[in-house]
Parts: sequence; C-alpha cells; structure tokens
Amino acid sequence: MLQPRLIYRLGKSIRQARYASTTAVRIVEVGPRDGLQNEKQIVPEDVKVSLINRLGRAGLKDIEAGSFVSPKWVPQMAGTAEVLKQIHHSKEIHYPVLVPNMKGLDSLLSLLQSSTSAEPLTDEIAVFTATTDSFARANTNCTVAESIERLAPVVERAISAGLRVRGYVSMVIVCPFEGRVAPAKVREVTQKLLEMGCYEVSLGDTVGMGTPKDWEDMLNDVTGSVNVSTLATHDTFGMAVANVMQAVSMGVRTVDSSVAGLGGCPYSPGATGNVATEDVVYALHGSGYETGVDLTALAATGFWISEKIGRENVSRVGRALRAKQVREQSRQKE
Ligand SMILES: CC(C)(COP(=O)([O-])OP(=O)([O-])OC[C@H]1O[C@@H](n2cnc3c(N)ncnc32)[C@H](O)[C@@H]1OP(=O)([O-])[O-])[C@@H](O)C(=O)NCCC(=O)NCCSC(=O)C[C@@](C)(O)CC(=O)[O-]
Repeated sequence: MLQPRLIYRLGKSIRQARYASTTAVRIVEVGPRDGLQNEKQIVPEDVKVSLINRLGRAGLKDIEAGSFVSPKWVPQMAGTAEVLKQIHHSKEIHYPVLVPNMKGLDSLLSLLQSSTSAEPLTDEIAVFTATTDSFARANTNCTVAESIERLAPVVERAISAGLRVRGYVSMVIVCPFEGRVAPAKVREVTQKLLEMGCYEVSLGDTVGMGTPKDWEDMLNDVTGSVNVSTLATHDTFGMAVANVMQAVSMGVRTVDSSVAGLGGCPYSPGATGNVATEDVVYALHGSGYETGVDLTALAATGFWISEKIGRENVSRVGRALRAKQVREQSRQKE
C-alpha cells in the first residue's frame, strides 16, 4: 500500500513528466562509469580523474564517477575510491557512484567518514536492477525480486547517511536473454525503486534495440503511475538520439549519455555504448532546449579520452565537428 506522502510525490511527478514545459534538460554523464567499466584495459586512475575534471569544465553537473561493485565482477572500477579523492570537487557538480549491495555502501561510507576534504567526495549513489531475472542474474547474481530485497536496506541507510539515491532499471524494451519486455514490468520495478526512496529512476534500453515508437508505448504506460524523469538509451541500432528526442517530447527532462559514446554493459551481450553526449547535446540545442553544456569543450574531451584509451570516437557530432575544424584550419593555411 502506498503511503499518502508517496502518492503525492508520484502524482506530482506524473504531472512533471507529462506536461514539462521547461526547455532545460539535465544531462547525466555516465562515461567515466558506464563507459570505462566496459573497456578491456584498466584505465589508469589519473586518466579517469582528468576525464571527470574535463567533463565538469565542459559544463556537466552530474558526472557518474565510478562504482563500488565487486572488483572480481568489474575490475575496471576498482580504483573508484582514489578517483573520488583526487577529482577537483565543485559544489555545483554531483558525482554519483554505483553501489550494488551493503558491502559497497559500507566501503563508500567509511571513505566519506575518513575524508578530510572540505567538499563531500560525493552526495549521491545509484542502485541498479532490471526487468528480467536472466539479466539480473548475469549482472548481479540474483533475481529481480532478490535484488529489490537486497537494495531496500541499502537505499534506506544511504538516505539516513544524507546521500540521495538514484535508481536504474535495465532492459526496459528488449532483454538479450528473454526477448521483448512488457511495459507493465518496467512500471512495476520503477515503482518499487521510487517507493524505496530513489529520487528518480533511469530507464535503460541496455541493448539499444528500441525505436521511438517502442519508447512512446513504454513511456505512455510507465508514466501512467510513476516518475520517469530520466532515461538511458544505448545506441546499438543507431536509434538512441531519436529515442531521446521522443522521450523529451513526452516531458522527460533528464537524459543519461556517455561522452564519445564510451562503453556498454559487461553483462549485456551485444550492448554498445550509451548514446554519445555530444550527439544528444547537439540534437537538444538545435531543437530549442538548453543543457548548460559547452559542445566544443565536450567534443574535445571526447577526442581526448578516445585517444587516451585507443578507442574509436563513435560520436557522429564529435567527428563532424573535428572534420569541420580540420577543414577550417587548412583553409586558413591556404
Ligand atoms: C552484486 C555482486 C557483488 C554480487 O556478486 P556475488 O558473487 O554474488 O557476491 P558475494 O557477496 O558472493 O561476493 C563475492 C566476492 O565479491 C566481494 N564483494 C561483494 N560485493 C562487493 C562490493 N560491493 N565491493 C567489493 N567487493 C565486493 C565479496 O567480498 C566476495 O569476495 P571474496 O570473499 O570472494 O574475496 C556482483 O554481482 C557485482 O558486483 N555486480 C556488479 C556488476 C556491474 O557492476 N555491472 C555493471 C553495472 S550495471 C549497468 O551497467 C547497467 C546500467 C546501470 O548502466 C543501466 C543500463 O544501461 O541498463
């Protein structure tokens, strides 16, 4: 049974999601976590730190800094505590970190308690679950129901320690193991995360197969009862920018994306990176929305990190801007 306070909060959120009239869109940059977690090589901590600092200078206000997950499962995220200690903290920026269980929260809270930094190292965690048991098992070694049970006390304790908590639901359109996912399942899991105390829920098309019509149908169902203020859409089939614009046209005002299109999910076969932040920012700015992000500085950061880790920059906008820059430079030399 929902508590009255919660019903009010959900009711307010539905209105926000359905009738959002503001043109401001918040970008949650997930490259340093969702991007780098999937690289074959372990990216050195100083590179992760520089990446986060550069993204902050490009105007991003929410930058996922890493994970407190098991290093046996995702070795690429093992140095997150050091990264949090070394980044240049800005009061205006949130640096959420992924936490899968109480052990992860214990590690984070002891780090926060022992920190002598003037600024808190982070004020936010993100917890994650999925719509299907097959993916939940592959990603976290438990079913969806068990993950909800595992996360509830984590969320409660994080909130009482003064942290805000964001929720993720993976596989909101198609699951690589179980096929098409019913919107009702997305709604059910999203609602559970909100009832637990998550302030917002990110809906992830983790294999990136969804089309704008799939997103419209899913959001129409899910926004019937819960807040969907954010979404993460992977770009495997090249639909991600169109899907973002579909969701924004329906009132969604927070979008997760990854600079240079870095990454993917290590436990989702075939998933490529999240949609590139450069592509989302270009589409939004060109459609009358504001993000506060400096596209030129962001595109330069996309190239910087791609070169550092020897990976192709998959941002179409980043590549087009660079080609334009090269053309202009050679014209000046003539
Ligand atoms: C959840 C577990 C831990 C269960 O994994 P498990 O093996 O069932 O856990 P366990 O409790 O049996 O522990 C196994 C070992 O890991 C250690 N351990 C256990 N927990 C921690 C911890 N927090 N930090 C450090 N160490 C930990 C624990 O101490 C033990 O060490 P041992 O005794 O063998 O030496 C594991 O499955 C895990 O870490 N999974 C995370 C996988 C992951 O990070 N996936 C990527 C993120 S999700 C994603 O990308 C999707 C998203 C969010 O972007 C949205 C979208 O796009 O769809």
